Amino acid sequence: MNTFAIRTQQLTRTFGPVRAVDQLTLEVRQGEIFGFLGPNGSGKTTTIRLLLGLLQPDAGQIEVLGVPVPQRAAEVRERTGALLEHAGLYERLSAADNLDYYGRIWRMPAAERNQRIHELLASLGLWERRNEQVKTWSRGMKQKLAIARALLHRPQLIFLDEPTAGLDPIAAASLRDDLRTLVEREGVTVFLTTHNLAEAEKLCHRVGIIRQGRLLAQGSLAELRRHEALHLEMIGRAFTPHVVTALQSQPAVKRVEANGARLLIELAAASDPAPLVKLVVEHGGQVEEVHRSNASLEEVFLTLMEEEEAHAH
Ligand SMILES: Nc1ncnc2c1ncn2[C@@H]1O[C@H](COP(=O)(O)OP(=O)(O)OP(=O)(O)O)[C@@H](O)[C@H]1O
Repeated sequence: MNTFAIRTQQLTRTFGPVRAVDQLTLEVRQGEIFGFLGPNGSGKTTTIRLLLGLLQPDAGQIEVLGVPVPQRAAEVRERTGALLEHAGLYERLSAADNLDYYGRIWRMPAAERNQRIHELLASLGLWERRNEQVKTWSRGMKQKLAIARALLHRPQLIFLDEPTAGLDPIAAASLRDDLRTLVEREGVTVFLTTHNLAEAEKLCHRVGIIRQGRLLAQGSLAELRRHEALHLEMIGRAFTPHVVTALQSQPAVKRVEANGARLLIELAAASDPAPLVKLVVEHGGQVEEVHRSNASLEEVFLTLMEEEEAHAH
């Protein structure tokens, strides 16, 4: 059995001088919510279009649901759902009629279509409002309906390009909750793009971080964090330059900042804080409290971006 929903190898696509996707090697496992994270213009949408066979690659291999793309892209499009820039909804039709229309396109028999429409709209809290014209709906409701449309024919994999773009924080949170529930229930794999780090942290099992078409890292959030610096904060007194110098001479310490009663220490890797506390005390510092914090994904993201920037120069 193929455990990967998506696999690419050395995938490259250029537009004139721009390398929109640059030797991208990516693995998305079946059943996971994979977040494809990167700033504007980093190649996220181009990647989705390549995966769906809507664009031809210059080089590299793609396999989606075990099927080679672009060779058998039509098959992939049958077995996947997508929410790209346009929601693909008819504003003058009701929500139910929108889904019914797409159900007919997918040649779903009437009974199955009706049952599926009910199931999806009910789980998104939209069933009571199914007969209203979509044009009267809020952006968040429309976006949920667009997700229902993508899931209608029970695809094994869905692509969501910036699903919460333009939603206020409450609508975005509600969409994330519904999406998580639906995905769990249906066992569908989700490939979603976002430049919102907090969103990726809340929603995704694994993420890939892309910048200028290149994959900087991929893995679970815990894995990505493990590679990153840990931070230690000591509260106390007498954090003199003497103390700072002593800490800086330790191989485990990447950076030290003394700020009045706070001493901030960035560690190169996860390590026991006790020897560092001892060192501070030996050099005359008084430590009252010690806090440690894992890097947030935001820090991981920024660090990776900075490293990439440093290599580029
Ligand atoms: N059809 C095209 N013709 C020319 N350049 C393109 C085309 N599509 C994408 N690009 C360029 O490729 C790069 C990647 O664009 P892409 O839309 O994939 O980024 P993105 O990460 O999805 O950005 P955003 O978050 O803003 O949607 C950009 O520099 C973009 O200008």
